[in-house]
Amino acid sequence: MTQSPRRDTIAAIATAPGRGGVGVVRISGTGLAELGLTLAGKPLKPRHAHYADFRSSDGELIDQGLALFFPGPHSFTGEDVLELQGHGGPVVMQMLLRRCLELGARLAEPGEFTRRAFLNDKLDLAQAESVADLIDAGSEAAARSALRSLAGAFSGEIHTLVEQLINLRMLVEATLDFPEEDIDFLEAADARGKLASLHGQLQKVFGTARQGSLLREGMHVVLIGQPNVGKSSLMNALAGEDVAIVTDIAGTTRDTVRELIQLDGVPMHIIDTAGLRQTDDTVEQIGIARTWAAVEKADLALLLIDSREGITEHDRDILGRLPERLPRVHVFNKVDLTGEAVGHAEEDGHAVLRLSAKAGLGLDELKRTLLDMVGWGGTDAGVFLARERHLDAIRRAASHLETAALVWQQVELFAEELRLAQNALASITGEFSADDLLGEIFSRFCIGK
Ligand SMILES: Nc1nc2c(c(=O)[nH]1)N(C=O)[C@@H](CNc1ccc(C(=O)N[C@@H](CCC(=O)O)C(=O)O)cc1)CN2
Ligand SMILES: Nc1nc2c(ncn2[C@@H]2O[C@H](COP(=O)(O)OP(=O)(O)OP(=O)(O)O)[C@@H](O)[C@H]2O)c(=O)[nH]1
Ligand SMILES: [Mg+2]
Repeated sequence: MTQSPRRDTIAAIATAPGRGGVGVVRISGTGLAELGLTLAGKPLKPRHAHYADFRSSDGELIDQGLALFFPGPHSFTGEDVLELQGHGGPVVMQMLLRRCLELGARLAEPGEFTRRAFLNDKLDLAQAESVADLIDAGSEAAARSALRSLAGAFSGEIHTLVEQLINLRMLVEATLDFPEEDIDFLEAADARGKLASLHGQLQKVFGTARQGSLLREGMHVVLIGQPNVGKSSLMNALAGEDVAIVTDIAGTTRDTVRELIQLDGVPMHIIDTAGLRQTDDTVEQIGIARTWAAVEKADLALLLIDSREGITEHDRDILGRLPERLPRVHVFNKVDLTGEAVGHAEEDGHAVLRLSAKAGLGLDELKRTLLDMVGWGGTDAGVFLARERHLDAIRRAASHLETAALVWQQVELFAEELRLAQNALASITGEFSADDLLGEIFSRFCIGK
């Protein structure tokens, strides 16, 4: 990273909006010892908690609280950081914040503290992203994984790969100077073996990162089928509450209904849809159009079928219209009426389940099948939280390595593919990152983070 420029002083309320026992105003910048002295009325010893009176410019008491001073570079942002821990009411916090602004700070933008930590090399980009993911974690599994990324587990894997890639590049680039011997030299140095090993390791990291991204993003599971087969009943059974209306009238669900559930700590967005049929009803037609729109965005489809009827001509039409890429499960519902056993089977290359949404039979098998199908390994042990952006970068790196393996005899092309693979990996930790990417990432943080 280049020499860090002096940045202006920023301030924000770091604690959640609303009322709380304690609230924190955080300030980052330069020359904060002086600001601390003015605000707290006494010199602040680095990294010590001082009980102090926070006063306004005319000496009026704003709050009595704790002041902490972290001189740069030994702070969260790497700059001087001052923390004012006051009573956690919105009015007190606003008054404290306003006092900081009066003393020369400006209001921080979303994510700006973490952005500065990144710019000052306190965190790399993957770690900075994991700060937001830790705060947003929707389950303990997601929180543990985000913390692993924050502690550097993911970045460490990427660094190891980049280092090996650099070694291979040095080997390949060295041969560029001796064009007559290049291929023999690369053979002797086992460049192809090294490339294959790198590719293998990359695939492994991808697998773990994909698990992590499952925990972050969740999967979109769409329930589809003819009217009355029990889609909304299954939605309610999975959600554990009556989120969708159920009646014995065909065409009950008109709009898509979404619910976020957690299976084993893995978030799943379940989407109930309007039953598919020919209809003259305008509202229902719009609902059916929305069903197909939900199918387009789904990661997995559950096609519900009434066990008493089996797969009908109409179901085959629906199956024929599903996008080829979309994994699907045939769910035969209402087995309580047919007396068939619940359970899971594999038929013609797709999963088949028999269950009863209404009687609550076979739901555990359904949950297990869903987790299997999205590729959940069953535990978050060793998983680090990752984002689609990271998966994309790993995919790009892998594809450059694959091309490299094909063109290795043309050493210049080989070298170029390796360089591109390295750039793709380095974008994960932010060693090559455009400003607009940083803007995109940090703007999604909350203010004060
Ligand atoms: N009050 C408070 N609690 C907080 C934070 C904070 O900023 N303030 N954090 C904000 O996210 C998290 C903790 N993260 C932190 C990371 C680094 C440093 C820090 O002072 N680092 C120095 C010194 C390290 C050391 O003493 O070992 C450094 O890196 O040089 C502080 C907090 C969660 N809890
Ligand atoms: N016996 C039995 N009845 C069920 C079962 N699942 C759903 N039903 C009944 O079937 C009827 C239709 O259920 P819904 O869940 O509304 O069906 P749907 O697929 O959402 O229907 P639309 O919204 O109209 O597309 C209701 O009377 C449910 O109680 C089941 O497993 N067993
Ligand atoms: Mg319904």
